[in-house]
Amino acid sequence: MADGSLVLGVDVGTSSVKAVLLAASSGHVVSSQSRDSRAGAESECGLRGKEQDVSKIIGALNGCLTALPRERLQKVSRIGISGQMHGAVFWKRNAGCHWINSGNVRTFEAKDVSGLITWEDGRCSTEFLSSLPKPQSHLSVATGFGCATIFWYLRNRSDFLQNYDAAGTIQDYVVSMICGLEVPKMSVQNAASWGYFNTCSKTWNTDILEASGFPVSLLPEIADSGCLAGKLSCDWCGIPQGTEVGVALGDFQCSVYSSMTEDTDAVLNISTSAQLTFSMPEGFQPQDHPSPGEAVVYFPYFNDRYLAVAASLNGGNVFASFVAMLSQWVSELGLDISDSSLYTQVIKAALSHGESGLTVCPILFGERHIPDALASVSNITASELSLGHVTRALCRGIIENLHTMLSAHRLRESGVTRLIGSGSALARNDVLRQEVERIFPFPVVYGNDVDSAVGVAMVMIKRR
Ligand SMILES: Nc1ncnc2c1ncn2[C@@H]1O[C@H](COP(=O)(O)OP(=O)(O)O)[C@@H](O)[C@H]1O
Ligand SMILES: O=C(CO)[C@@H](O)[C@H](O)[C@H](O)[C@H](O)COP(=O)(O)O
Repeated sequence: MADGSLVLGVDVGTSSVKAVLLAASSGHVVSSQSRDSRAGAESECGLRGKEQDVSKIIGALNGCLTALPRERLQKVSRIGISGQMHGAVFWKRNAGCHWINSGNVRTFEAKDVSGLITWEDGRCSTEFLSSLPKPQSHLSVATGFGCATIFWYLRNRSDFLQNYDAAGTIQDYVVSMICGLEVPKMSVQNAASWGYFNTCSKTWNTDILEASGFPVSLLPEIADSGCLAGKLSCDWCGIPQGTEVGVALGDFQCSVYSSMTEDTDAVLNISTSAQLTFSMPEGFQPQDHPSPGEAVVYFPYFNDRYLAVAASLNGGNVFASFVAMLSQWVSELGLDISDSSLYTQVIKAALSHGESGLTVCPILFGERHIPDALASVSNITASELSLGHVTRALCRGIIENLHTMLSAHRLRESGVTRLIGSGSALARNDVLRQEVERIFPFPVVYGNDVDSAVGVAMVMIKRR
């Protein structure tokens, strides 16, 4: 890469989009931007469905990019994009967006694209999932996984699928649009997150899927994580046409890439969801069949290595639900307090209560290994009903839940000696950090809050 050149990293998360510019020579962050996408949309499945409006996500992406210094964007020589895994969005080949020039800046807008059915979607019941063919993979299929979502449409709304001939995660969609790819490309990391993908042979379970009538033509082409997907088909927000673009990666692996420096590190990332992970030794190969009741699964990382991960569906989203509930109560009481002020105040209240006897099991959104389990509060006493007690207990519950999935004992047995905290829900919440330090007996160091965007840019710098 030329002297003075920069690499753009973008992370399309569940709650926000982040963009960073890294100096290719030093890997230092020279600019960054973040925008909440506020993209939640109504689903035809009611409350069980979880969909996002793609045009709002692209709006947040455009907001980030146009706020980065124009003269720096002109120096970008490579682009990496990561994002929320598992979800599926559908579009028509050679369509899916239109390019606009506004104030001399070229951006694209979503057009004729389905909603994004996210990893939080709950339309596939346990009964529905058990009616699906068994995958030839070490990874089980859960609700919210791309292939399960496509099966759901096939069996419940096959007319929906007839409108589209391309599909991918939201980050694959972005890469397809900016590179003008006719057939989307998907990394091994994102393909594994869709289900029915064998990470050893790096192929879809095409025979199994075809035998069940699955529209296999919707499955993207596979590329190794870290490879290029193509080049910018035209100038994008000032980044020159022809700039190399990496195949989209998983936000989880990219947050680990930006923060794990030693093989003996474990990484705890809390954003909308939460993951606690450590890397498996070189040469580790997962078994060839799923273990549905296991809380720790093995996700592909880079260079054929794997991460052991407790991927919890209950992270910052649980805290956000608590704040949303308070906000609703406040408004029902005829008052008006902004969400950001509620966040600040509840965190402050909990900081003045180091202890709480309340026990909160926070699994509002279930967990993949126990999909039908519900959240609960127990050990309630009249003396511990303050905002501070409840918030403290909630934060402790979120961290304890992760500990139940992957204990400090198991981490230590696996050679872990240090914990690295990342993700903006952790970065912005002192109480969560205190609970991490209380529950995990390791030295804890903290990364930054735009870790996946930094990680995907680092991957693009390191690739030859
Ligand atoms: N003002 C705030 N103070 C503390 N935490 C916040 C605040 N606003 C949002 N959060 C937390 O951050 C989470 C979203 O983190 P973010 O990194 O933006 O998500 P993602 O990477 O999934 O898009 C929310 O679920 C919430 O728990
Ligand atoms: O299961 C996993 C990883 O195995 C996931 O939860 C994962 O990292 C997903 O991308 C997320 O759920 C979405 O990420 P985020 O928006 O919470 O950062």
